[in-house]
Amino acid sequence: MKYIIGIDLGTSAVKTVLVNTKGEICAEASKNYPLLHEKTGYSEQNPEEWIQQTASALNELISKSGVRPEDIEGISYSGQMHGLVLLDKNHNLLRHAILWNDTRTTAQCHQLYEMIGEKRLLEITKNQALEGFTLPKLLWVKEHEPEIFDQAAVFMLPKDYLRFKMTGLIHSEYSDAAGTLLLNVGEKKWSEELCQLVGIDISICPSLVESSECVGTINEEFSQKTGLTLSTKVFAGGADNACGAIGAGILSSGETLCSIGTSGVVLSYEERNDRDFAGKVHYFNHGKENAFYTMGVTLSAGHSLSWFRDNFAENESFEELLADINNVPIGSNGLLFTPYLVGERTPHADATIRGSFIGMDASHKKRDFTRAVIEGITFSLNESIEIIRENGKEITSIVSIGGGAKNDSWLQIQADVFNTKIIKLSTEQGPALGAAMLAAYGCGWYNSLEECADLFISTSKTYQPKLENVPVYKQLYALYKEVYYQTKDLSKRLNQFSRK
Ligand SMILES: Nc1ncnc2c1ncn2[C@@H]1O[C@H](COP(=O)(O)OP(=O)(O)O)[C@@H](O)[C@H]1O
Ligand SMILES: O=C(CO)[C@@H](O)[C@H](O)COP(=O)(O)O
Repeated sequence: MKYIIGIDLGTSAVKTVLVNTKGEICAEASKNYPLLHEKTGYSEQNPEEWIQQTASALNELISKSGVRPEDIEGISYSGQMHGLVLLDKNHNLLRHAILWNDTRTTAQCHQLYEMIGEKRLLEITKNQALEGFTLPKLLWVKEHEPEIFDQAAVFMLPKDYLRFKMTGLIHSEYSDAAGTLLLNVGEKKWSEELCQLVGIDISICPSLVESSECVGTINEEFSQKTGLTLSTKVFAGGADNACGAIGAGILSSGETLCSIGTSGVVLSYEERNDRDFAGKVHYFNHGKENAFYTMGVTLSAGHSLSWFRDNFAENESFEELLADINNVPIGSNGLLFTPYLVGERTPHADATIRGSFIGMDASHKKRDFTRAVIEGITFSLNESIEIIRENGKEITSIVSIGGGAKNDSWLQIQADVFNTKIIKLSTEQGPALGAAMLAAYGCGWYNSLEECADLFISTSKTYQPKLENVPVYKQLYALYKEVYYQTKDLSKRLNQFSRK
């Protein structure tokens, strides 16, 4: 039997899966690493920790599975998007990576609009200038750490750096490059015009390949660290959301994904490169060749729940915390939560907005707050669904993945709030499985990603919207949407008191 490995380099952990030719997951191993928040709004990671923890996860994966390393034919990647990794001319790290959820770059986003013009930026990149994207981070380093910027020979995205350390070769691929704000998304090439306008030498952009392309094999150093053989083929891989979509079978028009990890994402397959969403949702290249997707992002989706648990129910598992939410009525007894813990992206590109509980009264218990957090996250994701629907997409079912898809009650809330059928898959390993599928397809095991998806992906359960719940959530959703406008100015004024 032959095997492939999918690696998902996530925000909180690296997850690895070993899959056989029948699409069965034979082993899984995961290792955590910390987020570094040196100041309010800062979010960084030490890329060396990604490498060490990936090597350790792969060691565990191989020994746990008992498979012979020479039977592992291919390996591919899914990675947290947008993070900036900078290397000098000797390919040494110049600083910690600045991550997707770092919001220090508001000024650089404004500068980008001044330098390029909003319309032109949108025409080339199909996206708005948002704090999370890579280009504003590059400009921040240029302005605040010029001695580091001057030494930068190449910039990389997180999983591309991991792949570089495993092969010794430097590449990027379209699905992750799309999230840098330097790619001409429609034409699939780095934009010379943008580089010129913002004063960045295009030579720091790595060469581009397709997600399923074989870029090399495992190098000596990584082979020694992990036991992988030098003949294991390495495929480029994709952005975590592109891989999440592949791993959930979002491979044709009309298919939509809801992923609740640290962030929350609503993603809809798009076959064309010329639709105009006016930047209201992200418009990126898919990991499937010449395909695209639109996507709305809630920055703190699962993060809101883990923040709540860590601070107010420290010793409880998510299962324990959520055990009671069905004993609380819809609307959490008059409590509303907005998940703006680190600002927001969709539909409000606003780094200074902050979260709130509205409607607290003396009768509220912890379970009311827990349900309010779950409802608030789901309302936020519904704002992305609303934009996609308003732009003419019919959504009749949504595949739900990520940590948030582990809970039955939450899946039913998703069905009721989104007012559509929710599909839960047999495996929650969305992005890692998508990465494995890129390797399987790249190895030539299947003729297409679709053929691979037919074998690898199956539904475990579906949830239909409950007709009596839908109008109640509609009423609450209308109230939820108002909270942003009512707290926007307050959040700005409160900001001076926040931890600096
Ligand atoms: N059993 C559970 N029930 C509900 N939500 C869960 C459960 N387990 C994890 N989660 C949510 O999923 C999030 C982690 O999702 P995951 O997809 O593993 O994250 P990431 O890939 O961003 O590191 C947690 O922050 C939590 O909010
Ligand atoms: O910024 C985005 C997408 O634009 C995030 O989705 C990151 O790609 C990280 O995802 P998770 O670690 O939350 O899965």
